[in-house]
Amino acid sequence: MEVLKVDNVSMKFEELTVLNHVSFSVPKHSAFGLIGKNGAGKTTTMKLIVGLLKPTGGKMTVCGEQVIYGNTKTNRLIGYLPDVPEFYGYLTPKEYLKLCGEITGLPSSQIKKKTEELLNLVGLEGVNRKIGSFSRGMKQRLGIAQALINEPKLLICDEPTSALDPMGRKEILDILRDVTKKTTVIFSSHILSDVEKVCDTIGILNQGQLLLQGNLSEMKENYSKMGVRMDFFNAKDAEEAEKVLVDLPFVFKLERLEMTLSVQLTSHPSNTNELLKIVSMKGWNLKKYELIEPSLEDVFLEVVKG
Ligand SMILES: Nc1ncnc2c1ncn2[C@@H]1O[C@H](COP(=O)(O)OP(=O)(O)OP(=O)(O)O)[C@@H](O)[C@H]1O
Repeated sequence: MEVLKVDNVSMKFEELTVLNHVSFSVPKHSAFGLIGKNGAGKTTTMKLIVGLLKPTGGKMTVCGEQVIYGNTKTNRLIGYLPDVPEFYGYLTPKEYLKLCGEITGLPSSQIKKKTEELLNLVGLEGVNRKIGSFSRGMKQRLGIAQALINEPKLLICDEPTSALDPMGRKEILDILRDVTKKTTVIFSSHILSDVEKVCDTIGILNQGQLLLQGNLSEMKENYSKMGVRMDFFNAKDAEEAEKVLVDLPFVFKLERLEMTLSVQLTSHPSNTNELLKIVSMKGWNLKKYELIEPSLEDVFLEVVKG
């Protein structure tokens, strides 16, 4: 079943077309990464999903119910985590979640239980300080708890890690990975390594269009190349290897920087073995032989350039 369906949606701000007939869907229990350059339309898409903007064309549904601009009925099914969540700084996390539970209409018998469960999930159990004294990472963790208080069918995370340092980012990504086991997530970001850590399906937005949508592993197979990096002990061996390897049919691209050779292989999985056979047959003395897995960034660059 589809939790979110974006059907032929267009969005214009006066003369600027931000989304041009964009369609995609997010099935239940998947984690969908919406990626694109700055200004590609990611936040606009998120705002359309929560009914804060009116599309110029097309429609969106959440769990089969149509999103209506200005009418927040479908928002009862949605949790929202922005890049920098705002709180009442004079409340403690427990007080804040209690308030959110009350606003959401959660029965008071459930609020206490839910609050404890969520504070545990985000590692803020036992923290009784006021939110005003929290670090950005702690605020973002509380933001996740707040977004989950109404047990949403869809959790929208709009650039949730962009304001955090590497430690804070890791904490948030670990929690979000956990959350994807229980609810459907849509995660927008231009930090592709973060998206890759959480999402199993990806949509690539570029110049108003969704260039590609699908399973991340399949995309990597189809749109990027496996690589090998070889560090030699001396430049002579590296030069010889360059000459031998450059014309092989399964070598797609080869670059040498002094004693290091970077080789991109054509797609077939057995190519790494073929390369290894040649390396051992030649008896080259290698300091390091490393397989480089294709990344979401490789896929993105390949798709956007095409
Ligand atoms: N209310 C608005 N009025 C006019 N133009 C807007 C409005 N909101 C967004 N835009 C423009 O729409 C384009 C897409 O913006 P959006 O914020 O959706 O991009 P984004 O992909 O989220 O970018 P970023 O990664 O930088 O956050 C940008 O050119 C932006 O300037």
